[in-house]
Amino acid sequence: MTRRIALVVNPTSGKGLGARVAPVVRGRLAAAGLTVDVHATTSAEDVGRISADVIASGADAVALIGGDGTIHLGAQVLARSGMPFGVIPAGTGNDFARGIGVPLNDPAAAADLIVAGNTRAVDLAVAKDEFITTVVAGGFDSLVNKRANAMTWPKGNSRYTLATLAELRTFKPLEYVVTVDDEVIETRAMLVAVGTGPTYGGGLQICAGAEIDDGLLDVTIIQPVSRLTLLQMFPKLSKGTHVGHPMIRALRGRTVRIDSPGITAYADGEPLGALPVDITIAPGALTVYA
Ligand SMILES: Nc1ncnc2c1ncn2[C@@H]1O[C@H](COP(=O)(O)OP(=O)(O)OP(=O)(O)O)[C@@H](O)[C@H]1O
Repeated sequence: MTRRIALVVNPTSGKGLGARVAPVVRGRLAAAGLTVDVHATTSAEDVGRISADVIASGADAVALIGGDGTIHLGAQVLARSGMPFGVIPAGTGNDFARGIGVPLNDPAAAADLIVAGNTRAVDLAVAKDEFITTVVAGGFDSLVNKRANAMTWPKGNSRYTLATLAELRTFKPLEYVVTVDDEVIETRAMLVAVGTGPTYGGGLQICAGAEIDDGLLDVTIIQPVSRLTLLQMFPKLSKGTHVGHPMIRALRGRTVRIDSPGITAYADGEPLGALPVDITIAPGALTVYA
C-alpha cells in the first residue's frame, strides 16, 4: 500500500524559501512512490488547524516545510499524536531540524529521510501550556530580541548584531532565582536558557551537549561577565568552544523555574511571556523522521 503524506508548507518561511522548496520536496516524495497532498498555509493558525485535519484524515505521516516558528505551531497539535512527522528546514534558524540531525540546506536529502521511514521519539519542553521544540531563554538575549523586533532597519541578521551592540552599552547583570528540581540557585546572570536540544538563534550552542531524547532539560546559566567577554562569547557559542568557561554553569533536571523581574521569556524564537516560567519535560512526545 502506498504511504500517504501531507506536506504542510509555510510559504513565508525563510523569506519565501518555504514556497521555493515545496515543489522540490513534493517531487522527491512522489518519485519515491508516496502519495503527497500539499497544503499551503495562509496564516499562523493554519499550521495547527491543517495538522489536526491531517491527523483526523488517517494519513500515514505529515511533513512541515518551514522554520522553528512553523515547527512550534505544528508541534502543539502533533505532540503525543503518534503521527510521524517530517521536517524540511526552510526558516532562518532551523534549530529543531539541526537538533534532530536533518540536513539544513538540502531539502531533497531532508525528504529522503521521510522516504527511508526511520523514526525516533524526541523530547519536548512544556512551558506556559505550550510545547517548546528547542530552547526557552530569558535575559540579555530577551532584551536583544525585543530591541531587534522594534527595529525596522536593517533587515536580516545584521539587525541582531546592531541590537546586541546597542543593548551591551547599558546592560547590567540581572537577578535570578533558578530552580532545577529541588535545587534553588539565587544568582546574578546575563541569561538563563533551558533546552531539550542544544541550539537556538540559528546554531548558537547555548545548551551544548543537550540530548534530544534523554528525558532531561539542559540548563545554562551565563554568570556575570564583562561586556567584552559577553561579546566574545557569541562566536564561541557558534563553535561550541565556550564549553568549560568558568562563568557558564550547566545543569540538568526534569523541572526548572526561571524567575527574574521584568524579563520576558522567549521560546523557539518567539516571545513566550513574562518570567517566572515553569518548564517541564514531555519525554518522547514527538515522533520524527531522522
Ligand atoms: N502563511 C503563513 N503560514 C504560517 N505562518 C505564517 C504565515 N505567514 C506568516 N506566518 C508567520 O511565520 C512564522 C513562522 O515562520 P518560520 O519560523 O517558519 O520562519 P522563519 O521565521 O523564517 O524561520 P526561523 O523561525 O527558523 O528563524 C509564524 O510564527 C507565523 O506567525
